[in-house]
Amino acid sequence: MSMLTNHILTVCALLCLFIFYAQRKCWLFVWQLKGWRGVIEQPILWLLLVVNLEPNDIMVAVKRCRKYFKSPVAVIVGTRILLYVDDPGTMEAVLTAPECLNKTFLQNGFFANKGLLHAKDEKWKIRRKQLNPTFSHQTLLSFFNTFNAVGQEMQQQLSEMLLQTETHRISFEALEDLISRAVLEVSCLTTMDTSTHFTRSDTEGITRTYRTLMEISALRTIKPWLQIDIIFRWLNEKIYEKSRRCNKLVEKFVTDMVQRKLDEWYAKSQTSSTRETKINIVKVLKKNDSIDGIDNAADALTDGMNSSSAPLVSVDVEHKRIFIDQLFHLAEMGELTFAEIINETQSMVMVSFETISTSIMNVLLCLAINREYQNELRNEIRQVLSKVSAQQRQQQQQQQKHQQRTKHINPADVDNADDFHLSVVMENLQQMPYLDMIINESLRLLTTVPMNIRNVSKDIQLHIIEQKQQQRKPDIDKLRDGQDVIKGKRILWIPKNTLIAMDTFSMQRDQSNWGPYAQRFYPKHFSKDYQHARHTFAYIPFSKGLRTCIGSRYSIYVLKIFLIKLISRFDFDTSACLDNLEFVEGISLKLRQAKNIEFHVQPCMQQ
Ligand code: HEM
Repeated sequence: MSMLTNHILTVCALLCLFIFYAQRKCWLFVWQLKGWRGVIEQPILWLLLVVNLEPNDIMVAVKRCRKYFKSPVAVIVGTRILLYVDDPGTMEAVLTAPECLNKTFLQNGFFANKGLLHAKDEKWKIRRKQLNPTFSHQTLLSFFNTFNAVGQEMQQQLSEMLLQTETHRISFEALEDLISRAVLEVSCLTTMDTSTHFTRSDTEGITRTYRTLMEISALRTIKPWLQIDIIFRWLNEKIYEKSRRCNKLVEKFVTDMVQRKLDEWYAKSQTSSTRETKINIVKVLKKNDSIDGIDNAADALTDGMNSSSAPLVSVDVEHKRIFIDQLFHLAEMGELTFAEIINETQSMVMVSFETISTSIMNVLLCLAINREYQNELRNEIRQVLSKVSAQQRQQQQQQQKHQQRTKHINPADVDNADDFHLSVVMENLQQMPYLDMIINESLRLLTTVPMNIRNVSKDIQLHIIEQKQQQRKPDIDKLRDGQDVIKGKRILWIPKNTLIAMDTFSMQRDQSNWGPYAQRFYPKHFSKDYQHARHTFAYIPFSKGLRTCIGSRYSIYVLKIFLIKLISRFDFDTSACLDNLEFVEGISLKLRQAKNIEFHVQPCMQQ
């Protein structure tokens, strides 16, 4: 052998040693997880990943590998582990571990990535505590009138759409557009106290822009190299430019909204005793700001301060605050800058409207495919609403007349109010158990957020309590008794920087958790008997544990009220079939064939 060959071999050997040393914790983990099988699995997994990677992303590729390997699957990628989890026991351990709270670098691809949703460590803890009260029970109850009023407007808009089509056929995309606009209107009204009238029209295309940004965000999440601007532009200039345009539009939309609220907030305050506070908020808003319009906002306040007649900001600590007021309050306390207010708002408006509208569309699709369940639901809604007492009706009509004077209600609706124009109140929702079952089953089968990914912030030991079914396909009657569920314990040591991908979509469709009808739309899965039998983490559409969705109850109320408005008035039918649906697993679940799906919508009057 020549000297050169010797040198090359030595360098290669050293390189291998170095890589092996850097990966030592990963190999230990793999050994601990599955013994020698885990080690042998690695080259096979790498091969399968390479085969499946094009045109898929790494998550889809790992998911495909899962078909051949027992869960959880761990694959060494560089010096990190990617741990794929789709069993409730491991999910519970991960979601309740304080070391698994942070999002990963992949989620930096999300366009609104500076709010609570992406906050890390201490910052997340503080922000979550600060924002929790804005989703309190009392605050949510105060939103019911808005949910009803916008739901009513949506119903009206759908009637008008039907009048324009002789065949009563509405494309999935047209219905999704209407529902998205209504949900965005609700979101702006409730979190920002800002009227947009998007349900009627969205001339600037804000809703569409948000949806486009979600698609681009999904792309940048699954292809993280696109998060580097220069590479993104080089690889796909058209999408890059589109994303810049869209970003600019929604940034302006949110900044204008915040600025208007800030002006109003400032104008509302009358007392000079709060002058100190005002000085604080101006100071805070002037600090660290990097977004267009920020200086204007702060300047507006400073200008006001210079005039002796200018109103001053007031602090009403006792009053329950909606989201935007809470942000202003925090800014006043010196805990938020204007840029942070914009970031939090952008993130909240985005997540709230996109997830809810996707969920409503999924429920409608399930009901249109399974009309027998739709009829049963309509009967329940009708029964409950027809029982609403005359007194309640009178009260509600008075309330609606008041609202009509303010903003949302069409006067004709108030005078002709029948049972289905009545505002749905909390008490009505509590009398609709079948509606609960339908929504839960849709969120199980077509879960809105199909995958959660977390980063492990330090080496940890997870104590996994498994609930295993003794047979892979449990008998329904046995499941009802909950007798064939046994508990086991396992300890898993996980190295720092492991990426844990939790596949909620697959777990919620797995026969070992849900029995023989796991892949079917079967609302009885949520009858009381079933609930006892399954693992408590087998159903987590809003995630669970420490970092569970802050807006879960908010979403459920909007979902319920909107569905009541739609199902009580319209019959939905479609030729689409659940078995043939293909999914695009982005940030939220999307249908590959959405363009080809049509709803046949018939108005169905009160009997
Ligand atoms: C059907 C509708 C919704 C679904 C299915 C849903 C689902 C989820 C899931 C799965 C997570 C956890 C993500 C993770 O751990 O990576 C989450 C977090 C979050 N959701 Fe929702 N969500 C919905 C509606 C909403 C609404 C309406 C809001 C706000 C009004 C909201 C605000 C948030 C926020 C801020 C977080 C981050 C919480 C934190 O990190 O502390 N979501 N959501």
